[in-house]
Amino acid sequence: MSVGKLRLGTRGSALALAQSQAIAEKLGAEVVVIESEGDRSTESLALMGGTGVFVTALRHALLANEVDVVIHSFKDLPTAPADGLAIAAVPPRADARDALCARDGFTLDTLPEGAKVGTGSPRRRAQLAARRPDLEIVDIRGNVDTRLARVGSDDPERALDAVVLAVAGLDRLGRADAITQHLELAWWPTAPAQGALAVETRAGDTNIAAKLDHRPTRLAAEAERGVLARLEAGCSAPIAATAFSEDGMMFLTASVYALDGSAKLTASHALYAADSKDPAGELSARAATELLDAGAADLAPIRGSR
Ligand SMILES: NCc1[nH]cc(CCC(=O)O)c1CC(=O)O
Repeated sequence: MSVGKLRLGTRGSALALAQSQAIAEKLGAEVVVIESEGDRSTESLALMGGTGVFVTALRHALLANEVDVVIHSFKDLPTAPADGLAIAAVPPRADARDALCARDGFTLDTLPEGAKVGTGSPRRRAQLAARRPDLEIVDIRGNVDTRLARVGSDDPERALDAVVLAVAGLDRLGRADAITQHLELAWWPTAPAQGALAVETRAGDTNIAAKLDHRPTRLAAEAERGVLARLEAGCSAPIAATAFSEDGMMFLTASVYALDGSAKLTASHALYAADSKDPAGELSARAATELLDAGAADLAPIRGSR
């Protein structure tokens, strides 16, 4: 690693900067903004190969020794490990829930018939369609502020009645005021590792950031992401997973949705962490096996870029 001040690489979006600045302060690091194709282009992310485009640019900067640490939203990180790099720390998790941000204080149940709700996520689309088949779901992309600006917009072309966003992102951007309903994990589980950050370094440098690691968050994120890995699914697959520990037990619930919301499969497992050498791996293996045995691969297009 370098001798001088640590350099911390991040995407330039407001959300990425907000979460990276907090980590940079804890590490006494200098923030370096890394631009990627995903930030420059307005093309659909799906066409560019998913959110992996952001990750690739950050990893290149690490491997090229331009920075020493990079910060990812853990839910946007492919499950395939990167050669020569390691997740040095998973800091304490923020709120893992999604939120509805609607005009006029509406909730999922009070939105008018046929209301337009924006999301770019197949999981959120399936969950919305399952709960409110009458909604018109609009495929949107862009950063959090762009999405929020469409709610109740004066421009009829862009106007939406609501969007669904991660509470963690809204909190980090100071936009929690836009939330009209918190969607509870018990009936609206979210993406594997949502609300968690991954602090990545070169494989030999993990000590740089090890002090930021929060083991319960790392285990939960590993269990949730393990389901994705075992289903060979990408971050845009219609899959939700929620894990947590309590009193020495670890719990994992994972769901796979039909894209149109017409069906879902759910597997829930628990174990005493002390009884297992790899509690996260074991839990995710059990859940993934149950989902596959129940026909998850026929229910949804889960195979995707990892
Ligand atoms: N896919 C975009 C993305 N990646 C991470 C977050 C913020 C929440 C988090 O850290 O999990 C968001 C925005 C959103 O889903 O609303």
